[in-house]
Amino acid sequence: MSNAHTSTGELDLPALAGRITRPLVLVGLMGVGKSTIGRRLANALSRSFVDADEEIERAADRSVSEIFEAHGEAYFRDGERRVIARLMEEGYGVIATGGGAFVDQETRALVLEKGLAIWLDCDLDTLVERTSRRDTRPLLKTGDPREILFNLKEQRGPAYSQAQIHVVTDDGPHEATVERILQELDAWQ
Ligand SMILES: Nc1ncnc2c1ncn2[C@@H]1O[C@H](COP(=O)(O)OP(=O)(O)OP(=O)(O)O)[C@@H](O)[C@H]1O
Ligand SMILES: O=C(O)C1=C[C@@H](O)[C@@H](O)[C@H](O)C1
Ligand SMILES: [Mg+2]
Repeated sequence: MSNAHTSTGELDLPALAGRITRPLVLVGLMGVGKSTIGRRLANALSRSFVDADEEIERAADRSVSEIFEAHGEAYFRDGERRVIARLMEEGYGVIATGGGAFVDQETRALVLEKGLAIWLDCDLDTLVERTSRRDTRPLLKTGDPREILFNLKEQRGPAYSQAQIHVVTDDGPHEATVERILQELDAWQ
């Protein structure tokens, strides 16, 4: 995707990208759009992108579901903490985390110190609808997805709210969310 797909109004994207010296780290609940928006945000800023869930899968040579099934959530969280620490060192422009990563105290402290955390947030109905499209999220297979997402939203809100930037997404196109993030970054940097 080229910058032409993002209607950035008055924004000078190369200048904005030049001012951003830390990795941009997308945090928030499952289905909020960290992976899909993160990729587009990196494109808009001509920066590199990495998805932490994909990196964990690559390192373990197993899917997230398989890791949960074979070793349990605590084992997954250990790997996730290590992988994100490595990605923070490797100079990526934009990092999409898994939904639980920023809840870990150590990961959160590292991201807040060395990166710029962007909390993507949206309403429960939208999350339920978006996460119903794929069967790849082990935490949603243990009961009613709406109830699980509702509880996670409550539990994780205090952690997510520590992100430096908060953007609420809606049903509009991905590009509209990217543009909102760019506007917030411009105001922040
Ligand atoms: N702003 C948006 N508008 C419309 N659809 C969206 C938007 N953001 C995400 N989606 C859709 O929602 C689904 C989930 O998005 P995505 O995989 O990016 O979420 P995620 O936050 O990375 O989730 P996870 O934490 O499970 O990795 C995808 O089908 C994606 O296209
Ligand atoms: O919210 C979570 O805890 C998770 C979100 C996904 O991105 C994966 O990291 C995994 O399914 C766990
Ligand atoms: Mg994702």
